[in-house]
Amino acid sequence: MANILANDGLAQSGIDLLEKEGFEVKNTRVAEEQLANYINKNKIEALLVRSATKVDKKLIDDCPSLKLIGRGGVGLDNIDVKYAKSKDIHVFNTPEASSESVAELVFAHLLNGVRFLHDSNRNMPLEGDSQFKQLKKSYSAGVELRGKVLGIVGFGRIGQATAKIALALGMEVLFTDHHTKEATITLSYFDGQSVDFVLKSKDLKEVLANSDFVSLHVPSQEKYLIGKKELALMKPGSGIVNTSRGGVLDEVALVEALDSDHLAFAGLDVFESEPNPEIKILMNPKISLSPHVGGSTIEAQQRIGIELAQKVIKLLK
Ligand SMILES: NC(=O)C1=CN([C@@H]2O[C@H](COP(=O)(O)OP(=O)(O)OC[C@H]3O[C@@H](n4cnc5c(N)ncnc54)[C@H](O)[C@@H]3O)[C@@H](O)[C@H]2O)C=CC1
Ligand SMILES: O=C(O)C(=O)COP(=O)(O)O
Repeated sequence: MANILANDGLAQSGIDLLEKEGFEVKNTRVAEEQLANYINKNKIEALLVRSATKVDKKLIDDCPSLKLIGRGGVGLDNIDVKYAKSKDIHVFNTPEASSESVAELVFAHLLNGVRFLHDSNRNMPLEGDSQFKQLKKSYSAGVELRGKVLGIVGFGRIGQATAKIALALGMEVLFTDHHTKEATITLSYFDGQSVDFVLKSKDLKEVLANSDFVSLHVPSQEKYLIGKKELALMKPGSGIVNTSRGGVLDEVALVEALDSDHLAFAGLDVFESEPNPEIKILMNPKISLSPHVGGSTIEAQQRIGIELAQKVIKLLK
């Protein structure tokens, strides 16, 4: 039976399913320089990755045993998909499994942002009652999300999951998407009732200018989608959250917009230079940070593990 390497980790649910079917799963991290060697030595047929492992032309050329590349997650920007397919290697991802987790993280950042939690967590360990009183003063001008406008850029699976939470919180939702022109978001309640919200796409400029908060949900882009010009269009005092990809949002322009008080806060899960984000980003008191964990909940990773395993089994058996 074929050998499988899960190079960026795989939930036990996926390992169990694969092993039950007789596959040998190596759930270990092999460094980039040794990866081709390892794949060849162990006759690996399926390589399972997340975002950390780069699967480029060279690796594909160096590993003729590879039949499948499975991406546990959504973004395929770390894999040369076109080249892999030209070599008859199947490439697949798990597009739906982490949408809810990413959408919830958006609200973790938004709620941090509007109540300064990221900054009070940094500052409260400093001792003294005068310090406490001073911090209480500084952080006493929070605002509510309810009644505010959330602008969503990219209205696919995660954008729509984010819209659903926003609507449930009593926010208004605007969106822009270059394919989806209209979408119905259904809120279902425990008593079986449901409410449909029909939303229509608007221009990016209109969304930026009319939103209290903006959340980004597009795939990796060739160039910044949100740069200096776009940030300038945003409402003074608004906030932005990026859980999509570093490089969608210009970090230099972002820091300028925060330092000049044009924007109130940002929440970042993804960074232009991962795994070493810029110090100016890391140390900015107006930025709520998370280390690319949008899809990293127990539930999402279990769903991802099962979906990856099912796809490998279907393709290799
Ligand atoms: N932070 C994290 O851990 C995670 C991040 N992601 C990121 O989120 C991205 C989105 O995921 P999904 O919503 O599942 O993808 P999706 O494909 O369902 O939705 C993306 C939407 O963006 C739209 N779009 C693309 N380029 C655009 C542009 N320039 N302007 C306007 N709209 C544009 C597309 O038409 C599509 O509707 C992924 O590609 C990935 O980069 C995904 C999962 C976890
Ligand atoms: O699924 C995605 O696109 C993600 O960005 C998640 O990345 P990760 O699997 O957590 O390295």
